[in-house]
Amino acid sequence: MSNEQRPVWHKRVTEAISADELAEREALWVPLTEEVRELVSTAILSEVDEHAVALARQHIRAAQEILGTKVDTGSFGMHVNDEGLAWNWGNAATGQKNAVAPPLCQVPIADGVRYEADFGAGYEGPPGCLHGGWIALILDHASGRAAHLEGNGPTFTGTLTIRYLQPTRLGPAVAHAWVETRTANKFVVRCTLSTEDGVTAESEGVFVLARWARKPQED
Ligand SMILES: CCCCCCCCCCCCCCCC(=O)SCCNC(=O)CCNC(=O)[C@H](O)C(C)(C)COP(=O)(O)OP(=O)(O)OC[C@H]1O[C@@H](n2cnc3c(N)ncnc32)[C@H](O)[C@@H]1OP(=O)(O)O
Repeated sequence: MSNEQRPVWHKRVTEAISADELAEREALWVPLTEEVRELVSTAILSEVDEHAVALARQHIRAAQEILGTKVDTGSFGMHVNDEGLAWNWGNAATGQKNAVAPPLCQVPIADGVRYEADFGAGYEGPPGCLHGGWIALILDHASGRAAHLEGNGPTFTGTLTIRYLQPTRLGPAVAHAWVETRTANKFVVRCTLSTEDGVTAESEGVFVLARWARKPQED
């Protein structure tokens, strides 16, 4: 795919970095992401006094200043190297550098895609339960990933229909997505979200291999 074919919004950064160096970089940043995510949860649940809040804010501002001494602009985008590795660490569902992303862990399975996560206080919607918007994100991402693996290219959500079957309690949850049918550029993907209560939400989505990413004979 040439840069000319790629839309203007598709930020792509080429880096001269080996797979080993990339793994080292990942090992450097992922703990920070986890700590920031934990900070969000602790801030929600904390009951300390005003002096402790003021002190915590000083430390957070100091951390912000340290990290801010060297920053990229805009979004992270898609980074690639010349060995064919690609990493989108700003992704809102699974980005390694994105503390806003839920703590999804992809587990290899033969039939489609499986993500596991333990949802804490930062993901609450109805009291004690996972917010419906997060449920939509998880179903969307797992389904998109399943389509991506089969289609071998960037698949975009065309339509996503969700049925919320019962409240999803905070805590451990599992998403399972699989491609039901496919044509050259279009995938119909089903996904379920389950907790210890059983399936709490299910979706059916149409995912489309972006026109600009198709091989000419596929268009
Ligand atoms: C670490 C390394 C990283 C590597 C990387 C890994 C990433 C791996 C995980 C990714 C996981 C992402 C999961 C989240 C995915 C989003 O969140 S994507 C963001 C939300 N979606 C969007 O922004 C999409 C916006 N819409 C569009 O860009 C375009 O309308 C679309 C959806 C791409 C379709 O446009 P198009 O390519 O021009 O489609 P077109 O050729 O006209 O139609 C092709 C077929 O699709 C059908 N179709 C078109 N639009 C629709 C629609 N909206 N609904 C249903 N069917 C449709 C057509 O009817 C046609 O069907 P057939 O005639 O073939 O039967």
